[in-house]
Amino acid sequence: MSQSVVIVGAGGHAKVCIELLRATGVPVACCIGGADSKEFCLDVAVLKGDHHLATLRERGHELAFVAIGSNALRQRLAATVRALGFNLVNAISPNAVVSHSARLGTGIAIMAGAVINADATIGDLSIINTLASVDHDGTIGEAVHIAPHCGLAGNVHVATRAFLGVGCKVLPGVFIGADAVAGAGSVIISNVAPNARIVGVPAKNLKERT
Ligand SMILES: CC(=O)SCCNC(=O)CCNC(=O)[C@H](O)C(C)(C)COP(=O)(O)OP(=O)(O)OC[C@H]1O[C@@H](n2cnc3c(N)ncnc32)[C@H](O)[C@@H]1OP(=O)(O)O
Repeated sequence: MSQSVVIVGAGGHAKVCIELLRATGVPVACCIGGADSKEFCLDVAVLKGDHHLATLRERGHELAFVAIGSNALRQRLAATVRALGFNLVNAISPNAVVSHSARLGTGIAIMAGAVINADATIGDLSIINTLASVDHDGTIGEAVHIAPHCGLAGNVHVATRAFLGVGCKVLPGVFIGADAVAGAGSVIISNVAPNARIVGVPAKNLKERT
């Protein structure tokens, strides 16, 4: 069995995740990309097409990481990878600060400078990007993306596949519904409905702005 990690994805997010894994001493085997991917992602060879996953599994690879920015696609590909019998690893920067009381799922990425504070929960397949913070008692659902420089106050709850764009700020106790999208720089002061698309300070629905 090989203990090197198969990276599903071959774009910019994959580059960051490869460097995170290597920073913690975890070797990377190869990337799985699409037909239009480059031959290499950083210095890692890219195999084009998801069909390579089954072959790699047969050859003894058992660890994988899904490094895809799209929340829905990341969740779908993770299901495929798990069904093939891979185990998903975490990619957590040694320069992130993660409370000992935080609960972490699998297949998550926590980038450099991120802070996960006391009693927070990070769901499977979520991304806590560069310099983002999730404060005490926060819950981040499955396949969420908290983009760089987001600041979540205490007791903020973010449901499945929601996306907070770069630099969002969220007031204490706010609930953000599943598949919601918050534009870059949004200041979120009240609960957000599932599937909502919000922007601005304070954040409002894209369609309801005056
Ligand atoms: C490491 C990484 O890179 S992680 C990735 C981080 N990525 C991001 O943070 C991207 C965040 N994405 C955004 O902010 C996007 O603009 C979205 C999702 C809010 C909207 O995208 P789209 O649906 O394509 O909307 P579009 O660009 O057509 O803009 C629609 C309207 O919203 C406005 N708008 C778009 N984004 C914002 C924003 N962040 N704040 C305020 N207004 C905005 C536009 O000016 C436009 O206004 P108009 O109707 O008056 O002309």
